[in-house]
Amino acid sequence: MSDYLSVDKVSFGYGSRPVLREVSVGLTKGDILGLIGPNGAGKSTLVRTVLGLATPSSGRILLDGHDIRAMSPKVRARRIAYVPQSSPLSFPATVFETCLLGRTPHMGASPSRGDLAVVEDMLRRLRLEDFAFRPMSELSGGERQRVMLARALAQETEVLVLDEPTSALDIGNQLFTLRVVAEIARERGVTALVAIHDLSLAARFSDSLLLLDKGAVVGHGNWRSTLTEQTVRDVYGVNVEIGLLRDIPVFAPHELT
Ligand SMILES: Nc1ncnc2c1ncn2[C@@H]1O[C@H](COP(=O)(O)OP(=O)(O)OP(=O)(O)O)[C@@H](O)[C@H]1O
Repeated sequence: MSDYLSVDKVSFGYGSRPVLREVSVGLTKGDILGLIGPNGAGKSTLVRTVLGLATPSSGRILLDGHDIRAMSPKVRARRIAYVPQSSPLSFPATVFETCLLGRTPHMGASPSRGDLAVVEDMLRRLRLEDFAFRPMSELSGGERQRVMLARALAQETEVLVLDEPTSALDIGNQLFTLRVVAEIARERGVTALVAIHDLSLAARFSDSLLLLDKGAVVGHGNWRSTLTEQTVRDVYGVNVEIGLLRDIPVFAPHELT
């Protein structure tokens, strides 16, 4: 199958310091790609280039064969939704109003019944309906993170880009939230790029993994081939034991190298 989202030899630098070095990866429609690598490896920077927020010094990003830089911000927002690592509150809003912002690229002057129904559905799906009329400023960090995901899902895009979507969540909500993302990817053929530090969750919920180190791809494929004890030691500087518990990949770091 041909790639739906294609990162083609993308390089990027801040000043003279290279941060991405000829990164290439392709995702077919409905794929979930887990983007992993140590702090500073370039994951968020790659995410920003995919969103068109950072312009590569060379290479390109193609969505369904079209260069994303040729798309207007509005068209991009209809096709790609993004949840950043953290989302500062910029103005007072309830949970419902925040999720409704996800409908902006589709909306006229005011929301239609359809827009309201999408938001209600997403809040229900993420078990946030009881929060609908709470102000965002009064939510916990994890609750806020789930709302930002609901907002991105309410955008109903073909591509979902999530930067550390579970960083503030407890273990139950990590599992629940990634299950919802995986269900939606499957149901609607949504292609997802998910930067994530938790190797067990990354291995469990991704169709394939892209391992970055110092801006370069050092592994790509299924979790077993990408995350060996050797590669984890080389890239993360930690000795790790990798096993399966109830068929779930488990990574136990036991000693720094
Ligand atoms: N605005 C900036 N100006 C200069 N350097 C930057 C800037 N933003 C990021 N960097 C550098 O680029 C490199 C890659 O950063 P990036 O945020 O992409 O890493 P990451 O893999 O997402 O890390 P983390 O896991 O810690 O979130 C780092 O060395 C970082 O210091």
